Amino acid sequence: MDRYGTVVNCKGVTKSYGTGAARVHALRGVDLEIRYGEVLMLVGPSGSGKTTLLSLISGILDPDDGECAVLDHVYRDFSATERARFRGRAIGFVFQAFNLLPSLTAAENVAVPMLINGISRRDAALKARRMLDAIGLGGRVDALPDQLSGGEQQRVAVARALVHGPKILLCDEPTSNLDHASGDHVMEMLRREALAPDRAVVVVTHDIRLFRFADRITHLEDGMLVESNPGRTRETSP
Ligand SMILES: Nc1ncnc2c1ncn2[C@@H]1O[C@H](COP(=O)(O)OP(=O)(O)OP(=O)(O)O)[C@@H](O)[C@H]1O
Repeated sequence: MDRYGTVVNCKGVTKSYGTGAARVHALRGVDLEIRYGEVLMLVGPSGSGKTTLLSLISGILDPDDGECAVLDHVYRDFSATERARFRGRAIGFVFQAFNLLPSLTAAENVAVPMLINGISRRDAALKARRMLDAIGLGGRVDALPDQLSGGEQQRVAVARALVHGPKILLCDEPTSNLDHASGDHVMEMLRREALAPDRAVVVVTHDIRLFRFADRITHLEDGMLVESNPGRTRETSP
């Protein structure tokens, strides 16, 4: 892997839903390369195909045509079990609704992906606490999600997405349930904790205020990539 090598390479990807008159062409031939060490923002109006593209990259959906190579693997070469295992190891997800388990503490929530990946309970608990410490929530490890602010919950969700060392972090509107300051805090944390030379971060957003956290901004419109701009430069980091 070289620092600016390709982590995801989608070529000629199309995807539609439904049939006949009800058919919706969600993606109409998308080429997209995502490189190691970058925060790529995927923006576009509602219904432009952003979530569909994330679902193809994570192998939750299959394209009708074209393919996405992820870490040099193509999902159609995998069985369903291999696909789920690969996704579990290689990809971390952050959603707008946080998706924390309400009856588990912050540390227990962060430990979940490690337990799924076969790490012992003791090691998972230790690592989860370390991760929460690193993101400034060391004092809140035993709090339940409803005892945390929205921004804190999303930081726990980011910690959970990162703790098993995925190469790709996919974030779908990670700040849309947060006020401006908490959203900035989460984005700062994503840049600081998530971005590494051997990892890429993809953020779907509608929020132009987040553009300054991007290395590259790609615009989707009506299922097609219409534009790709450089985002911030590394020298002018927020
Ligand atoms: N399961 C589905 N069945 C039918 N149509 C779907 C399905 N999922 C998405 N679509 C349609 O595909 C198109 C692209 O949807 P997608 O969710 O990828 O867009 P999006 O850019 O993520 O939108 P938003 O910003 O509102 O989340 C839309 O027209 C949507 O209505």
